[in-house]
Amino acid sequence: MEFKTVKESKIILSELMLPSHSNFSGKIHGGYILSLMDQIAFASASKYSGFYCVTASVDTVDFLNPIEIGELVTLKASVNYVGRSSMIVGIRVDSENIQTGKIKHCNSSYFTMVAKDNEGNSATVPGLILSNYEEVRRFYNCIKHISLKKHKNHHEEVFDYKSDEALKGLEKYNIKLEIK
Ligand SMILES: CC(=O)SCCNC(=O)CCNC(=O)[C@H](O)C(C)(C)COP(=O)(O)OP(=O)(O)OC[C@H]1O[C@@H](n2cnc3c(N)ncnc32)[C@H](O)[C@@H]1OP(=O)(O)O
Repeated sequence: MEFKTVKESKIILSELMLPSHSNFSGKIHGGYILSLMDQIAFASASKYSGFYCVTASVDTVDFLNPIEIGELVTLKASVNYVGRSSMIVGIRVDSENIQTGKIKHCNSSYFTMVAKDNEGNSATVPGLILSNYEEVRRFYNCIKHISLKKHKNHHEEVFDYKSDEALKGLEKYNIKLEIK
């Protein structure tokens, strides 16, 4: 079986934010940043696996700081976890004010990518060589994340949202129940 290092999956992408990337309030559109994140996740997973990949899922993306027009946005990505055909790519986005040199952390997220062969079937990816404790920490976090996601999906399947108890539990929220 083939193995590859995390280093072989690393990609860095820098782009200057143009007025055409902004929203109505003059800040950079979140959707544009998501699109760049999807691109770098694809590049990292495809470079690592040697197959074209598809995005299977995107973890929570919290926009920590707004990005201004004229700032230099840098995305860094690497494969943190591999299964049989899936890879979890960790992405960090920073923006830099070119005049002051001040760097802001804008968001970090995790994209699950699945390798596909020429027939469109999921393809086996190389195993991952963990070369330092930081890589071990990231791999463990992914295992934890996968297990929490399974637990959450199971809870959603078995939870009776129509029960009296569930409906009563909504009383403290900013809603009015008008179920017909
Ligand atoms: C709608 C869009 O255009 S989204 C943007 C682009 N993305 C796409 O087009 C992808 C559309 N989705 C798909 O093609 C399929 O649902 C796939 C490839 C993601 C999964 O297909 P499946 O038939 O479920 O594949 P399969 O059961 O073989 O699973 C393949 C791997 O994906 C993983 N996987 C599947 N769905 C998910 C998910 N939602 N989240 C995380 N991992 C997933 C599986 O755990 C498995 O991992 P492993 O091989 O490492 O054990």
